[in-house]
Amino acid sequence: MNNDAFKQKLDYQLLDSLVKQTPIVIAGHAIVALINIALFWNTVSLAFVLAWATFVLITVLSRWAMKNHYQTNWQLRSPGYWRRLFAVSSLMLGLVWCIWSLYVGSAIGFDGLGLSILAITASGLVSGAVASTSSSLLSYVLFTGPTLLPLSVALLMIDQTQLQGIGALMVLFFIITLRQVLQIHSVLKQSITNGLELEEAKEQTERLAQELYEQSTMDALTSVTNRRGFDEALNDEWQRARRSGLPLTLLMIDADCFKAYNDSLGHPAGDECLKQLAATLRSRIKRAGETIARYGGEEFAVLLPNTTASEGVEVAEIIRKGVFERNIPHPASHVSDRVTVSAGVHCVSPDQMESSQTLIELADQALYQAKADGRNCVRKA
Ligand SMILES: Nc1nc2c(ncn2[C@@H]2O[C@H](COP(=O)(O)OP(=O)(O)OP(=O)(O)O)[C@@H](O)[C@H]2O)c(=O)[nH]1
Repeated sequence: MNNDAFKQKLDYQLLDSLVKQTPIVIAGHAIVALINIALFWNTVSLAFVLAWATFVLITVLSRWAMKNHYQTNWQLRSPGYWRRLFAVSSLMLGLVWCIWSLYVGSAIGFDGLGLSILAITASGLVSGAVASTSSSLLSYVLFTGPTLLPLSVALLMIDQTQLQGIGALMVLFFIITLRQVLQIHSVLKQSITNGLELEEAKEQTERLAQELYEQSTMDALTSVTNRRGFDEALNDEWQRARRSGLPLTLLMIDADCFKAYNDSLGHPAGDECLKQLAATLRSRIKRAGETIARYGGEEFAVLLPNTTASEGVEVAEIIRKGVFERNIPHPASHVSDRVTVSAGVHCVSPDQMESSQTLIELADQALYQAKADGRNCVRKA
């Protein structure tokens, strides 16, 4: 994973942890709002309470809508977009409490007890925000700033030492929590980074294991499955056919007069010819689950799940014709002027289950029959 992709994943995970806090944020604000309304019911006008409660409702509902929007469309926008969106929501929540404390504070004539309740309310909300918004520093600052600071300034401006002390303590509290949030944010980032690195290392290991497995089951010359891979595929498909009751067909395909080909054109040309035969097989066998393997020397095996004997013969014919049409010159063949193949086909049906070894033996026998019948032909067991 490159650096940008890594950073983007990290950003999305930070956003995830911010969004996960939405229910508790909404519940916390709603409860504290109700408590405050109850506490100051006789102090503030009904019109203000209604207007403020409407603002609270709009703010929490829009936060909920943002959460749903993020959860369904997160991939469509950059992390920066979502961060800004949630920051706006945090600012709105901050303004909810800024408006409340300043209005209520002035309505009660900045009375000591009332202001203390407002200060405790604001500090409590800020403490909650340490946990719920530490994954986004911007959201934290935009919420806690308006919630704490205007009230602190208002307290500092009152000519009463006790209230000024509370105001100063609130500013100190803001600074302490900010420091705390910075620490939590960095721990959170580090733990997400560790998780992502671990995930990447796991993916790399799995990729490597898969590559090694593919290499260990692939024939180096022709790039089709090797004998080991074929044995595994046969075992798997055999079990599958047994369970599903569907027919399993094996084609054994062998180059004709290949010794003569090598003898006349040389071993490297023989290798090249085997590559071309494998390419012909690959171009004809494309269904998922079908296996093309180099069974040994110049012999290939094709395993066709869910294929009847007559369908297998058709496929073998297509391959035989494909090789013929490839028109690879064979100056020493007594069959044709070009390279040809012979094929043996055998199909097992679930109601007459033989062993997988018998499947190979019978397909091989059919191949010998094709050779005996003059080569360049297909025979069924
Ligand atoms: N170039 C090359 N030749 C191979 C390879 N593997 C096996 N052979 C050759 O394939 C030839 C197979 O010969 P035979 O088994 O006698 O079969 P054939 O000459 O094709 O005769 P029929 O199958 O009866 O038509 C041998 O000469 C092997 O050396 C390989 O990887 N590369």
